[in-house]
Amino acid sequence: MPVPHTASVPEATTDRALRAYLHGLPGVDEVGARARAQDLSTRSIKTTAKARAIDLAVSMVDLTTLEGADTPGKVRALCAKAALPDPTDRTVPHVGAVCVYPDMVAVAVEALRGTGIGVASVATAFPAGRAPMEVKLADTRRAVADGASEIDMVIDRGAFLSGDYLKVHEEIVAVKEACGDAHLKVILETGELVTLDNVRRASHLAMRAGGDFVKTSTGKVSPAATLPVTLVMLEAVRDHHAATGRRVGVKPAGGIRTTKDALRNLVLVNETAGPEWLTPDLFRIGASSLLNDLLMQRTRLSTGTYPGPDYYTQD
Ligand SMILES: O=C[C@H](O)COP(=O)(O)O
Repeated sequence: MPVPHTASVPEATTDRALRAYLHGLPGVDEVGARARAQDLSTRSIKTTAKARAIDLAVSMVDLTTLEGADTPGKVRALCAKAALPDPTDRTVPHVGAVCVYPDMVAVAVEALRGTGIGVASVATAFPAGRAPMEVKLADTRRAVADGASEIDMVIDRGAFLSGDYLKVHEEIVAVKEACGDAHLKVILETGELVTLDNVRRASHLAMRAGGDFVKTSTGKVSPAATLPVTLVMLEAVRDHHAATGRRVGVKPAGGIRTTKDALRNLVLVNETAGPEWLTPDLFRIGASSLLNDLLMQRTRLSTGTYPGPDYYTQD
């Protein structure tokens, strides 16, 4: 699904200006953030609202396969599931996007033709991001040329943690330019950022450099998308909107496998960034094995019973 909030390429910044900006951000109250996330995770959703929330969650899934063993056949099967998650029930919405490695983009684009579902490609030497800049840019340009409408880049965590914010900023700006019309999600790999202060700083850095989305994780590092991390990122996009008028999306990814996890995320969005973010244009859930649980819970809500374990095709 296209995301209409694409940023223009920002003006160049200096190391000094960036450092002053990022160190001027208020610190995160770690204990308070964890307590708030815990509190919101216990909110229950009424049964009537739950059915709508499950459909919304389905429409926000970036259905993902990022395995060394991926094949064109597996990607085609995933695309079929993305377009028609439950072949016995055509009222189930399609997912937000299909997320694959760059060499699988052409296969996914072909399989999704006519469905209105976009292809997201990880790029920039995902997941570690350890490659020369020209390789990262070539990776991005090739995925876009093959038809990716969304690029999920990784930041250079080594540079970020050693305080070289300008390098991280310049890489994001360059990748944004290489994206052309494709939307850019910036993966912070929060499991490597150590503190919630760093999560807040990296979120603001990514938004300032032109990212259209901030994304928690690659799914290859633990911990991945925890609720406190997503909370801090939602606060960052809310504050960025208040300061600039631009809405940036959020994508928690990695380890989100149950309907309960997905609905907890939606409560967090509603209570933190606000209901304007409750759309696939501004909130996605990156997941390889969440969709079947959403479909099972959806069936249970409407029929009162769970379908058997073999009822749905593998995610
Ligand atoms: O971007 C999405 C993640 O790689 C998916 O992670 P997961 O396999 O834990 O759902």
